[in-house]
Amino acid sequence: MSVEARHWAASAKRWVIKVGSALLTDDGRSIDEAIIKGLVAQLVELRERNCEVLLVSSGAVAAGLLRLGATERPTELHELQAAAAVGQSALLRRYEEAFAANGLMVAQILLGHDDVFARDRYLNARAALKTLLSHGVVPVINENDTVVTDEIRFGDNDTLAALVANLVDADVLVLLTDQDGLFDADPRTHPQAKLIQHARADDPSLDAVAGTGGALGRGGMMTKLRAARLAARSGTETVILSGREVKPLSRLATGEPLGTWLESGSAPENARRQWLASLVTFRGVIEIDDGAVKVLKTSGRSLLPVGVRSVSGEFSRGDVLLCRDQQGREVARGLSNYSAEEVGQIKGLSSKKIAEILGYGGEPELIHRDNLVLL
Ligand SMILES: Nc1ncnc2c1ncn2[C@@H]1O[C@H](COP(=O)(O)OP(=O)(O)O)[C@@H](O)[C@H]1O
Ligand SMILES: N[C@@H](CCC(=O)OP(=O)(O)O)C(=O)O
Repeated sequence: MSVEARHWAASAKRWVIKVGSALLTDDGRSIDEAIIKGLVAQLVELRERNCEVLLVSSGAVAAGLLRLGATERPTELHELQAAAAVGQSALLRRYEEAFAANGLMVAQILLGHDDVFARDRYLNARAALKTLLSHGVVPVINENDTVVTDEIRFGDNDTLAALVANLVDADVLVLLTDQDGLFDADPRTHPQAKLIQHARADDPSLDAVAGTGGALGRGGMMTKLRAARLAARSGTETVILSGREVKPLSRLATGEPLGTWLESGSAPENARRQWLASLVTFRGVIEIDDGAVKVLKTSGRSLLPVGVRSVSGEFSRGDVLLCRDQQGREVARGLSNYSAEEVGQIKGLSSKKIAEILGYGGEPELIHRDNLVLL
């Protein structure tokens, strides 16, 4: 096997797999049942290897247009949104049937901009996805096309898939498309173009080769490259693969050098910490006791309300908190699971008391260790 082998794929546990419209709808001709069945069979195989899988599937608009008998893609937003609504249910039914035939359950998740960028919703989306995975369910994700407005839409599912990879700290993001990977020029117009097997996602020379997409897909390779760069923030490796290959996911999972590997270049832990560290504006400050400082520093644990002595500032769930020790030294920073008012009520108390005091249960941690960076 060449030096380009994707050895890391054999130990990758959490996979986000994105499948594009061009592939799923056979370039707009029909929903390609064979592609769906083949894809599901490979996801089932990944599950049998004890991997967790999240599927980001495009194709709602294309499937809806087919169902509505449109001969060409309309330009009006509301026509596209109506098509997405019709197509999404058709698409999900296909997935539901194909996974059920293999004894697996799916969950439909339609995400919008705020679910990923507003930090309270970000925490909710993250917790819901992780809970679904813990139940062995396969989340099937798409953009909430029917209600998004132009200004806030992701627009292409490559970006959405990368943001999902960031949300769940995926090990690998696979972008399945109708080409073998990223070529040094668009192979549709340059038949002699050569496949780039391996590059760093942040390699600036790639900008010049990644072109736009086909008639149905939205983003082309430009958005796939951008997605790889976003995914790298959570240390996620990206592979662009042809969904028309024989069992591409199963082969990738054994380390075979297929497609284009866009290397993240950073360890997951570091990437996440860098991201957290970049959230410089904090909304609240909490003083934590010596015991809490010790567990944060020595055992990398989460911060529980019991270790909090005082709280100041106006903040909501998902905002960044600065944690100081009793001498006023900055110890850590992280995303709060509770608002300022709630922290005021639960500080110094055991997590078991949270539901009793607030009248509803939430996370036992004030700041989960995944959302915490030591200073
Ligand atoms: N350098 C390149 N290498 C490969 N494909 C490219 C390149 N530049 C542009 N493309 C185009 O990107 C298309 C795939 O993107 P897109 O149409 O958005 O598909 P998908 O629906 O899978 O996201 C290819 O069919 C190809 O025409
Ligand atoms: N949310 C849209 C996705 C559009 C899109 O990103 O398409 P693609 O470039 O094929 O992944 C749909 O389901 O039609």
